[in-house]
Amino acid sequence: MKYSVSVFGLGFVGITTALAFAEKNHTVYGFDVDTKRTSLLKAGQLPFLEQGLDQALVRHINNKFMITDNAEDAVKNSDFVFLCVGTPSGERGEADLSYIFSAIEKFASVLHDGKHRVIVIKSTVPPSTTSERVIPHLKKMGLSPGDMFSVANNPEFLREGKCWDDAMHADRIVCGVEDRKGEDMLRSLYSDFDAPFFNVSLNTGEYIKYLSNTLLATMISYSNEMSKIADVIGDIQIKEAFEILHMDRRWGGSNMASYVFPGCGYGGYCLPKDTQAMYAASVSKGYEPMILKDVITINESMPQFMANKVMHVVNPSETLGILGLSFKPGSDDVRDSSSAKIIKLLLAAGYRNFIAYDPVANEAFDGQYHFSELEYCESLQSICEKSDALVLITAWQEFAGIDKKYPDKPFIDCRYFL
Ligand SMILES: NC(=O)c1ccc[n+]([C@@H]2O[C@H](COP(=O)([O-])OP(=O)(O)OC[C@H]3O[C@@H](n4cnc5c(N)ncnc54)[C@H](O)[C@@H]3O)[C@@H](O)[C@H]2O)c1
Ligand SMILES: O=c1ccn([C@@H]2O[C@H](COP(=O)(O)OP(=O)(O)O[C@H]3O[C@H](CO)[C@@H](O)[C@H](O)[C@H]3O)[C@@H](O)[C@H]2O)c(=O)[nH]1
Repeated sequence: MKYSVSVFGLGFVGITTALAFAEKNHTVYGFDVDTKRTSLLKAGQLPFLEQGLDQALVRHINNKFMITDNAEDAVKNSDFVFLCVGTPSGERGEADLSYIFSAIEKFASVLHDGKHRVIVIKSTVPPSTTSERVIPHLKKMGLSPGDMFSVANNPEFLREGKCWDDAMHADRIVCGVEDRKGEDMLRSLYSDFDAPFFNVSLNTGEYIKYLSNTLLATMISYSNEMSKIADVIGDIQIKEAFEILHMDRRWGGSNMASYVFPGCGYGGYCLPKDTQAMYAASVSKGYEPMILKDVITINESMPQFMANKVMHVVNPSETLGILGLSFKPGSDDVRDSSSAKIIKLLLAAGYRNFIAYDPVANEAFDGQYHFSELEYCESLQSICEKSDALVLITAWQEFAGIDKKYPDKPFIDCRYFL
């Protein structure tokens, strides 16, 4: 069965979702409030670096994937409405749902027309959001799920840098949906994907997403805490110790082992905000999660821990070379990047001479952070030659072994990579 699908919010998740359904021959309408972004997409250009997704866009734009400025028309024609808008951190770390509600406003009037649709929340939202926030919100607007429409959640597990591959070869499809019609339609929509489909309660669907991200964050903070312990004891080869830990055959060669490795803290758009949101959601229900509180505290302490290491080796008058600006290798996303946090701390400590190099993210970093003290280099060689000391913050493969080429320069390796 081929369907029509509307996708609201055309970021990493929305574009990937839209193109994955287009690839399976469904008709997809994409809507975003950011007109600069929609113009780029209409011209077949991705607003960020994402291997595989760029070619999928060229294959499907203005064919199976249409960008529209008219949200209501898109939904009128659709069997499914996927909400893929951002859910950033609110003031107390809670998930800010305002983009979800404003997206709903844009098409709610269409839901009375007698056609049964499934409204699917793909954005990451804390457990009980669909049941206690979204459905009551719709009911207040005079819209009760049932004959008119179904409401479901369908968390996304893709990683940036691997969006296309993760979506096309998903490990599992999770749908929180509690009515038969909605479940049947979602099963049918996903039947072309070679992945097991799990139908769970609304709260369970949302919970599974946070199980995943809070565990990843916990593994990283555990490793960072162990690296701090190693540091105070002294004479411990931290990188080798973790590599030998990974040789335990109980890991089964799993890629998960890479999260049990120290660095300068987790960043990006998901792990920090999702760990905070799960903590806040639990506190709001009356239980303060002890482990998550420490996971967050350790993560927030890591930039200072690394800045202290820099201050130990480099004088404020010297020129510091920052290697890596994106939040992880393979991506030009600079949201919650460790480099920005470490530069801010060093600026506060009186350091003024910074130069930086990232293979793909110089421009994005400058656009987001506007550090007037920071100059950008166009090559690894030029930053190494111009700096008195280098601070490696993003473990790009290009940086492997660079310390051997410049044996006289101090390298502060915040990722235990060299
Ligand atoms: N980035 C990831 O790796 C990833 C992976 C899994 C899940 N998620 C979750 O998916 C959601 C989206 O994340 P993202 O990284 O794609 O975000 P993003 O910031 O890249 O994109 C969100 C898009 O939504 C648009 N938008 C905001 N309000 C809108 C509205 N009312 N109508 C239509 N569009 C609107 C924005 O303009 C933006 O283009 C978040 O909840 C995130 O936690 C992200
Ligand atoms: O082996 C690794 C991989 C990542 N990281 C760090 O962990 C953070 C997150 O990295 P990663 O998980 O690769 O990136 P995201 O694209 O943010 O993906 C995470 O967040 C997404 C949004 O919720 C989820 O869908 C993904 O499953 C989850 O991995 C970054 O700071 C990385 O530096 C490590 O320390 N070791």
